[in-house]
Amino acid sequence: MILHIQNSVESATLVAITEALLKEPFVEGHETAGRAAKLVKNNRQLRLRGEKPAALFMLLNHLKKNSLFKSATFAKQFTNVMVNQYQVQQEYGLHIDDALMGQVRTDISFTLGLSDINTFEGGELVIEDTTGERSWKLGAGDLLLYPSHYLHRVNAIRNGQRLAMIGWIQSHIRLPHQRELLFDLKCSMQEEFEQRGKTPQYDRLSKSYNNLLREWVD
Ligand SMILES: O=C(O)CCC(=O)C(=O)O
Ligand SMILES: [Fe+2]
Repeated sequence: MILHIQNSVESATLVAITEALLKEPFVEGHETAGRAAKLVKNNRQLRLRGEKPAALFMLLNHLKKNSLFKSATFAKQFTNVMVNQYQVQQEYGLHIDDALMGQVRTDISFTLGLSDINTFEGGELVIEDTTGERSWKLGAGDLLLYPSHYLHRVNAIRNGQRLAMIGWIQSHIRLPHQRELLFDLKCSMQEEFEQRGKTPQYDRLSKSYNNLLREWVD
């Protein structure tokens, strides 16, 4: 399941945090890429050595409160989040994310756009599978959650610049199809509850959701 969540963080908060992040030092992005990804990574990213800016944690904390984010990820652990910046002609070619980052198994990758969608051209996040590819242009507040097992890339910027927060999550539910099933059940439960209350139908959905979760959680 690939999930695009719009307005994932309230816009005034996002603008204030983005302004604070832009005052921080940025370094060449290839410093943190693996051997093969280094060859195709051409961007800049927030310097992560030393003390990390408080704004970065504030942003992640806002994201963690988003209810769709919670229902789709079952987050157990996060890697260090990063902020990357692509200027004109910068791109990140096709690559696969490392399966292990420190002690964290990367089940889910995410990008949270921080730049107004009308201020840049290009910079789409493109995900490839056996049937072809699909791309998303992520403006401020747009969050894309995708299983880390896909090859993906970021198209070159043609105009303006693209700023985004990216990160990886180890999920309590390791397999993507199980996360998707639980996500669907949770959405149905919520819809039933909101429209009809605690009906027998709601109870059966809730029973299935919780018992599957109990079986699969790690
Ligand atoms: O900037 C993005 O949207 C994705 C970056 C990426 O794929 C990575 O850093 O591994
Ligand atoms: Fe990546």
